[in-house]
Amino acid sequence: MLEFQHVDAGYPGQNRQILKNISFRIIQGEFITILGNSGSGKTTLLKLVNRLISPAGGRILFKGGDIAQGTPEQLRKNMGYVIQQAGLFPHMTVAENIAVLPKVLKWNKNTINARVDELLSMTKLPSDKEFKNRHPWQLSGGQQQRVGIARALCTDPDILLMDEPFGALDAVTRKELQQELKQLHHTFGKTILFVTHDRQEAIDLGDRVMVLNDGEISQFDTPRRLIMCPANEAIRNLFHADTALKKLSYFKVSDFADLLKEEQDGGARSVEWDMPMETVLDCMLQGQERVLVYREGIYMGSFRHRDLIQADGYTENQADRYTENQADGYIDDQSDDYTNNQERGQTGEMV
Ligand SMILES: Nc1ncnc2c1ncn2[C@@H]1O[C@H](COP(=O)(O)OP(=O)(O)OP(=O)(O)O)[C@@H](O)[C@H]1O
Repeated sequence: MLEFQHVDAGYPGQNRQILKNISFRIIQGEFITILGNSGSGKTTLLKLVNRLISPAGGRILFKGGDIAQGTPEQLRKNMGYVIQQAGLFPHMTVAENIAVLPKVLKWNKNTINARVDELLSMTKLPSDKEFKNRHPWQLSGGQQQRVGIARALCTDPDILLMDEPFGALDAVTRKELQQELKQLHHTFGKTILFVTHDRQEAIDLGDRVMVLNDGEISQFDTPRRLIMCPANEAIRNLFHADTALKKLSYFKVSDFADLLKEEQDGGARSVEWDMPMETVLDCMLQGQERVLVYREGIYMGSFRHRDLIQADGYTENQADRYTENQADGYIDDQSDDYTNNQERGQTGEMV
């Protein structure tokens, strides 16, 4: 879906490079979070994708074609863009804000109205006339952000670029919108690039997390590998991944799906797929040798104590493989495995 090949970038009038030799590849349907300190180049990277700025060196491919060919407008039809505080036009109503791009593209009125209604319902907003006629200042922060997402989805783009979309929201609304975005991603399978400062948000949402540091990628990996096999001391510290127990607190049961065994009998305690992994450990600390896992009432398998103990060592063993991939700057073989995992409905280890 998207590939950076040795991309450098800076801003006019500045002689320093903001992004240096960035290479990566993202496959269709992946949810990628981009995590890094202020000034590390996260926004710059997003702006390169939709041609708000151009690379100083290297190439960017979108669906196999160089984005430098064709016009930026053609490209942006296929890329929804959501920014912090939604960036809604203050003088336009909710409906007008959502329909900006379809109007430019000269869709007919009925099609636009139907699409606006569809998107309001998709983003869990009211679709009555009164709401559609409100202006952004008459909406809560969460509602504004929902309208921003609806606008970005309006032309059914292949990829969503989201720059700290939930950064200005209170913790409760933020969690709610994170859940809904995950659900939207699950339902519609869009490729998403999501910039955040917040490491918990990065690992909760991302299939893979790109950690940027001073314009370079320090690690681009699944949340699990980022925590279990940090590429350097800074990333280890970022996730405070010093004890096995602390590491597990970052995960859900589903993140360990690949360790589930099929045996049915023997486990008296059961947990749900979406529960924190710590729940499984709690059961085991209370003497449970095996814990059964259910997903919406369907039996998924069970964890055995010794498999979990081995999990830590298992991921450590993959560190060498990871280092080789980093040296290439690509993740080709992982992408294939990732796709296989997706097909099997697994979210666990990719290698
Ligand atoms: N239009 C611009 N002109 C010149 N320099 C810029 C411009 N925009 C950003 N920069 C510089 O580029 C660097 C990276 O900025 P960028 O906005 O990509 O970082 P970021 O990681 O998104 O930061 P934040 O999390 O604070 O938004 C910073 O040093 C910033 O000062």
